[in-house]
Amino acid sequence: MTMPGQKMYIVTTPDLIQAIQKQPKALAFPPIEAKFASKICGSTEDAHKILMKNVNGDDGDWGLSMEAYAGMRAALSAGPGLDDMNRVMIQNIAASLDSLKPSPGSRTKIELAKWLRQSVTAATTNSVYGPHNPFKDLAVADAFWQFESNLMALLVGILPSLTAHKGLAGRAKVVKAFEHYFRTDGHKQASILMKNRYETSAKNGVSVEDIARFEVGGAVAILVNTAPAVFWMLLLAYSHPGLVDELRRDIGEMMTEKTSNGDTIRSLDITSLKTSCPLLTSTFQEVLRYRSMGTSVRQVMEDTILDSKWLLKKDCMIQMPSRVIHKDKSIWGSDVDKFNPRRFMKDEPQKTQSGRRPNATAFRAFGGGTTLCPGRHFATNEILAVVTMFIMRYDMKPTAGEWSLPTTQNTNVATVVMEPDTDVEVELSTRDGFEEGQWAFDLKDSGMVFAVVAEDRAE
Ligand code: HEM
Repeated sequence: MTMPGQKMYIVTTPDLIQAIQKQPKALAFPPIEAKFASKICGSTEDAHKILMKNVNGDDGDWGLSMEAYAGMRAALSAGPGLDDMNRVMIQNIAASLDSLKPSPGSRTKIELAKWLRQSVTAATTNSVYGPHNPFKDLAVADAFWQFESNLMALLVGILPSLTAHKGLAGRAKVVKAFEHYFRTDGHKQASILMKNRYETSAKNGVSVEDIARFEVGGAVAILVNTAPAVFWMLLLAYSHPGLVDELRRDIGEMMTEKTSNGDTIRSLDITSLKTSCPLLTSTFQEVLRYRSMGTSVRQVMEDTILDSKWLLKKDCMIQMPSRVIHKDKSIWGSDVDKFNPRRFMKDEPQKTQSGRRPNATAFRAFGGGTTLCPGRHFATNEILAVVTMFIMRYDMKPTAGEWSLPTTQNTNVATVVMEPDTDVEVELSTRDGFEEGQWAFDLKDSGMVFAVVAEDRAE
């Protein structure tokens, strides 16, 4: 495809995408990210120059770009850093779900997307930024979402002061809050992810002001996809006939109960849920297949022959839209347009021509190759934590009477999981038989990795 001033290759088959991902130096992502970072974050020319030094790692694994990737990956892989984040997250989620409990005989009314955004933003940012989390100030959290809703206008970059003035004002507020956070050493009590990110930038000579600006981009990566993923998973679970009942049965088998001082404490262990509830994990993957629309991009750094067949010319762009692959009948079968919560279960008969399950590389919600989402394990835990405890504790009905899925036309450019255009007002009541007692999460055997993408099977 030829766009004005730029030739673009659109790649829509998993095999070719695998071939592209195997050549990260010739078909690269970091130079594109660096180009957009200053537009999104508003960082200075000095910071941009630092980021561009050895941006693609051609001269070795040094420099801000390469060290930042390595630092993020290390902090978000199974280990003590991720465990610490998960522990804060599950406590926050359990407390949020407590706050929904209606008084006896009544119901709690919420706007589902709004409530999830607030709860997930608080749980995620407390996990990443620690006790001095700037998002604890709700005005800062609101400013961030104001900025997020204007991202497209900022990226297009035509007179942003007119087209994206609210976004610019929101960003300025968040940057100021981050600057204060770093200057008062808030990051020193934060997650390993945050410490790594700060130290990598400082070591490479980035000023505190620009570290604060870059962190706005970091916040986009950690925040924008999880809440919409939970939103769709809850909406699809409650509206799909019989699904909530089946999930409750499976999750119930994993739930443990004990009595302490006459009070019942019910616990859900995230690791057991991931290993022993195949319908739950299949629903999770299917929600992401059905509701994600991210596009991985690469820049062609030198003329490259792909798959002994295709000549990719230097300086062109490559786009790999996941939505096209997730909606491809030849990959997923004749029911591709349907939400089938059992699709990813091992013994589910497949509607593909061969009758076999699609290759795992066709699941693209977390991207792949060197840019594979490093936060996928944390995101999986967070989404499953909210969804399982929500389902076990509450019945949910739409106040409109019937379930309907909102449209998603205004989904943001930086967002992988579609964002609903309108909210869904729901009424919650406590499930019969679960009115009393307390709820908690466990996190045993946290080193066990649930293979959400093909790369996790190979690890
Ligand atoms: C449902 C939730 C999520 C989805 C679907 C998702 C998906 C993605 C995708 C598709 C990419 C880019 C991959 C590519 O271009 O090939 C990405 C990058 C990234 N994600 Fe996620 N993500 C989610 C949640 C999270 C969470 C919770 C975190 C952190 C706690 C996180 C951290 C990151 C980071 C740090 C990057 C790299 C950004 C960069 O290149 O600078 N993600 N994610």
